[in-house]
Amino acid sequence: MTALVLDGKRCAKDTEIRLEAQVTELKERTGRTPILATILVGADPASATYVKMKGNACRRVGMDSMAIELSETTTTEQLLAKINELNDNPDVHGILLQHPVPAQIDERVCFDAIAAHKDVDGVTCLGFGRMAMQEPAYGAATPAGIMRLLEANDIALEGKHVVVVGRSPILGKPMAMMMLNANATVTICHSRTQNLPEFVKQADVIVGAVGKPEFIKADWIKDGAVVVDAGYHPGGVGDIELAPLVDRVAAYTPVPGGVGPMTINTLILQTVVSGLKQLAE
Ligand SMILES: NC(=O)C1=CN([C@@H]2O[C@H](COP(=O)(O)OP(=O)(O)OC[C@H]3O[C@@H](n4cnc5c(N)ncnc54)[C@H](OP(=O)(O)O)[C@@H]3O)[C@@H](O)[C@H]2O)C=CC1
Ligand SMILES: Nc1nc(=O)c2c([nH]1)NC[C@@H]1CN(c3ccc(C(=O)N[C@@H](CCC(=O)O)C(=O)O)cc3)C=[N+]21
Repeated sequence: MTALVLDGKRCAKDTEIRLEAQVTELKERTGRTPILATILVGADPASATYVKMKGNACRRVGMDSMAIELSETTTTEQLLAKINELNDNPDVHGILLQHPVPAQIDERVCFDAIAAHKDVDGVTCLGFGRMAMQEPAYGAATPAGIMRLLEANDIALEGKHVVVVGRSPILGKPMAMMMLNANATVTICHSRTQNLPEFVKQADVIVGAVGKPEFIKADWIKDGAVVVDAGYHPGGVGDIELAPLVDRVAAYTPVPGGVGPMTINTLILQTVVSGLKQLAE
């Protein structure tokens, strides 16, 4: 069996062409362009790279970004003050607070300070709850990007058994809720799950969001499954042992070039939508 490659890089590129046209039209009509504010706290090099990639993606579609860098010793109060300033700034249409923040900061409180209409990365409790209830909301960027990639490739989810390994606030948990809303039967596994391989063996669609390189073994995954690997580690490996799977699964996301580009693309897409809404008012 030749597996379908779920090419996130390609899907993101195609979407960017459409977004660029929308941004150009908006600029011509209003003389203004959507702006994404990115906040990086501390100097973790990997986080800095991701934030830079997000700014670059803004530029590729003709949008602006505002890069805010705060020191490693920033307090919750200082970060909240910055977020509130961005909430009140009418030139800013989306806010991204890069996770993780240094340990002294209450990340949840800071995420939840982001105004709902600027929460284009889908990190607030309000956004999560609205998404879960199928009310209008910006989805968490990584799981929403995965849903878009599956949709673009006509992967059916209704009635399928989706096993999500991981339950983090911006990845595993919203992923499970989006799959449920797509009428899948959902199992969520985590660090306390007993007999993880037994659950993974039942998956029609397996989503790896564990944060450990090649933690999910190829021989746990059944023939013909759809494999979605959200993990990303140095050396270009994900959370799933992928190499032995490529000729016996139905479809898989490559690492790199699968989920990663869709995360950034979804953030950009949601910023354009937010900009269109706010600038049309
Ligand atoms: N490509 C992209 O755009 C993005 C990629 N990522 C990648 O996705 C991965 C996950 O990220 P994130 O969700 O933020 O990570 P977290 O560390 O926040 O969450 C990891 C999850 O995996 C679970 N877990 C840990 N160990 C085990 C185990 N032994 N068995 C079963 N479950 C386990 C944890 O369970 P518990 O809750 O019980 O602790 C937790 O729910 C990482 O590789 C990260 O780099 C993340 C964001 C975006
Ligand atoms: N608030 C918040 N939102 C996030 O969405 C968020 C975050 N914090 N913190 C960190 C993680 C990580 N993340 C990635 C985004 C893109 C790639 C990506 O595009 N990767 C490329 C490869 C990049 C490379 O070559 O290094 C790929 O998979 O093809 C990876 C990882 C978003 N995250």
